[in-house]
Amino acid sequence: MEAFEAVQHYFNMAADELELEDDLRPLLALPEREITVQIPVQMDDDRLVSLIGYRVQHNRARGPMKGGLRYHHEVDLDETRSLASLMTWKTAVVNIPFGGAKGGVAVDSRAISKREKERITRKFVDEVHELIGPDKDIPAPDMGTDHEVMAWFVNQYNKYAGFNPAVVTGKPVEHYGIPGREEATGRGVGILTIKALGRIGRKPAKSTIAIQGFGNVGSHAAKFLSEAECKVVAISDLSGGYYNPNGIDILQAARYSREHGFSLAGYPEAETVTNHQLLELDVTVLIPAALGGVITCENVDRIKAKLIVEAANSPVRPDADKVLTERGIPILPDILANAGGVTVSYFEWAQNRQFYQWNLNRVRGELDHMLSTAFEQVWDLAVERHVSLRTAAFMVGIDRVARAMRLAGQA
Ligand SMILES: NC(=O)C1=CN([C@@H]2O[C@H](COP(=O)(O)OP(=O)(O)OC[C@H]3O[C@@H](n4cnc5c(N)ncnc54)[C@H](O)[C@@H]3O)[C@@H](O)[C@H]2O)C=CC1
Ligand SMILES: O=C(O)CCC(=O)C(=O)O
Repeated sequence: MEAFEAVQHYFNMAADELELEDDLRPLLALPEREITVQIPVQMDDDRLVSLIGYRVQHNRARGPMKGGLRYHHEVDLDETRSLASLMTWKTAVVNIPFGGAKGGVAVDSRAISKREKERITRKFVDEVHELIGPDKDIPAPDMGTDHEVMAWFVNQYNKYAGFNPAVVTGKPVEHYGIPGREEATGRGVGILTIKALGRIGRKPAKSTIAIQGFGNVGSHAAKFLSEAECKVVAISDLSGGYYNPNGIDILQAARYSREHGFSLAGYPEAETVTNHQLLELDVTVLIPAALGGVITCENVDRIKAKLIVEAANSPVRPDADKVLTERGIPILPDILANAGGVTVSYFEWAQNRQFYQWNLNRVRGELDHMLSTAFEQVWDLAVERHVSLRTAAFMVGIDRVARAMRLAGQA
């Protein structure tokens, strides 16, 4: 099943549960607009390389469209479409006034220099600047992009549109960004993991955690959870997995990674495992925080975790989702679990529109409040309707978007 088909599958399960009218379904499920652009870039060695970039604008019934920009060699239209659709349901689940979009460039972000990355970003803006904007579509960081990419992005956009910091979020704090955006997705994953552990009757201090991916999301989730007294026993990145049953010192691992070009290769305080083996460890919580599609029908029978928290987008394929649900293993779905990032992006956008600087305490407090509200709503609905947490989250999201479309006379 392709990535967008998988999201459609989850959408339809929730739409059936909501008894959503048939004629409304394609309107809600399919993207409003899909953009594919060619990005010719002069590489450092003078070669002219032509890359392909995408922006899929999925739905704007509840506000300007919102979603990250991914630089990864596997980016394609189908994946971008699936991620854009997830953004529509995610912004609705946490009830922020945005729709959904996603973008990306098919390029290996680790194989390009900083200057090449800057040129790619500026060219991409040249191609899409008329279609984005603070009231239209607001990009943000995702895999392979960060605050620096966002700073180049806004700088290039401003050449067309004048001073407009709210055109992207996840900017450097020194450049109209908001304190706490960088940690927000991982922190949100941590907050929600602790809440879910409470609901399944497990104490953080007696819980072990395995996290796949030690980038922005994985490293901040690891930090939050180890500060909350959980034992993070396994972490990983592209170089492989690192397992220590006595617990990994996350601050030390983060320092090691920073000092080694953001790689854990050779990390000494743990035994090495593969990224596949990490997923199958006997832990309380498994947190995939890297790529999509890592838990499939092929490995699902070997998954031993008692709770899965989807920090990455779409890490569990529908066939595996079905097996895990039948086994009674709760999965905190991506559209709730990793919504901390877009929630703080909303604070950043609001801050930019108000020209009023928020402080870190306010950001953390409001993030906690908004995620907790969404969590309680989704968990209670799942219990009430005897559906999975994923179906409940989609139901909350779809219901809000459908109402907005009906009220505006769009449906
Ligand atoms: N950055 C954000 O605010 C948000 C990110 N996400 C999702 O979280 C996931 C991670 O994103 P970021 O942390 O921002 O990306 P990142 O680029 O900062 O880090 C990605 C991490 O995954 C590792 N990785 C890459 N390929 C891998 C592979 N094949 N096997 C194992 N590890 C691999 C990298 O080495 C790195 O540690 C993505 O699915 C993204 O869509 C979701 C919501 C917001
Ligand atoms: O912060 C944002 O606007 C985008 C976050 C994102 O791309 C995601 O939640 O997958």
